[in-house]
Amino acid sequence: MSSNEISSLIEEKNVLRLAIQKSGRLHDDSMKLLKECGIDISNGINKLKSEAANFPIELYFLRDDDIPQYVEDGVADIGFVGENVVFEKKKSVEITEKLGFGKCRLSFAVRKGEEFGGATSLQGKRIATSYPVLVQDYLDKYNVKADIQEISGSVEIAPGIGLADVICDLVSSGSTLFMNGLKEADVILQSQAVLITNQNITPIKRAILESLIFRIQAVRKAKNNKYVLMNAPNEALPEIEKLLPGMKSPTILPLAVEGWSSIHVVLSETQFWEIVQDLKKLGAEGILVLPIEKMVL
Ligand SMILES: Nc1ncnc2c1ncn2[C@@H]1O[C@H](COP(=O)(O)OP(=O)(O)OP(=O)(O)O)[C@@H](O)[C@H]1O
Ligand SMILES: O=P(O)(O)OC[C@H]1O[C@H](OP(=O)(O)OP(=O)(O)O)[C@H](O)[C@@H]1O
Ligand SMILES: [Mg+2]
Repeated sequence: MSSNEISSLIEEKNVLRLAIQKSGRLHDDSMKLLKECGIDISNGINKLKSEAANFPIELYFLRDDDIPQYVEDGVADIGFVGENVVFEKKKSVEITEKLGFGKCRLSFAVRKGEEFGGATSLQGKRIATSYPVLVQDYLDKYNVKADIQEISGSVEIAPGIGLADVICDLVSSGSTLFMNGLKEADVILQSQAVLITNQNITPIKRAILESLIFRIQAVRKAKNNKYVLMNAPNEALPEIEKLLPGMKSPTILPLAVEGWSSIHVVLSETQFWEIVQDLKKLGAEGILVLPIEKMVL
């Protein structure tokens, strides 16, 4: 989308309405991603709505549980929300893009001293959770009947106060379970934040969305890759080149010192660690690793 098209859409107020979490685990990462996409949003304290100055997008700040409903109804065109909420709410929305933050899992947990004997051991148990639909789906899959106690927060306290025998809640580091004398027993869903879309958005809004996704993908690709520079003696170049994937091929430039070259290459973090010792063995030195801000392939 050209800058002229962007300006006229903003002027006509033909904007994509994006719902994000007002406050909580996903708020800061959602705002950060938009900023990294070059979208300039002034978020006044306690404002429930905000417009971008340089991109045809408007933000609604909402409770995360409400976002799938708003997107299904078309009150918002798109939303950033956890997959856990999308699957729990079962609304008719399209999951358009994974966003790479808000990574967690929905797991059963039991008291530290207890053994978890699999799905069938839940028969007749009281299970506290904020995800009754996903827990019921799991129980149905194994033909198990249990008593689901729906609570909206502080689920980990339930076994300690005699409200439930087992819980099913979100886990990331596991420290909340640990602090409440519980241990993770079985993972039923892996989750991260996703971009969801209303199924009937107009072609103009679809074009704005594609432009947004293009930016999100450029930011995410860049995060997974590093720009690596190193110096190496020329006789080692053929062997070093074999180790390096690069975007097309590595860039090799002569150094001012006779017989030496500077090598520039884009590598994923994993690739870097896999080959760095071999690079050193082949004579590479002065290896620098730099972050990449955006990457368009
Ligand atoms: N420990 C965690 N680590 C990473 N992501 C998490 C974690 N806990 C939750 N999330 C993700 O962040 C989302 C929002 O979590 P949060 O705890 O802020 O929700 P909430 O209390 O329901 O907020 P709201 O007030 O908007 O209803 C979750 O639905 C999940 O996708
Ligand atoms: O495994 P951990 O890293 O400890 O994270 C898990 C906790 O994070 C979430 O709650 P959050 O802290 O967002 O607070 P909330 O219960 O108020 O939503 C979730 O509901 C767990 O309680
Ligand atoms: Mg919520």
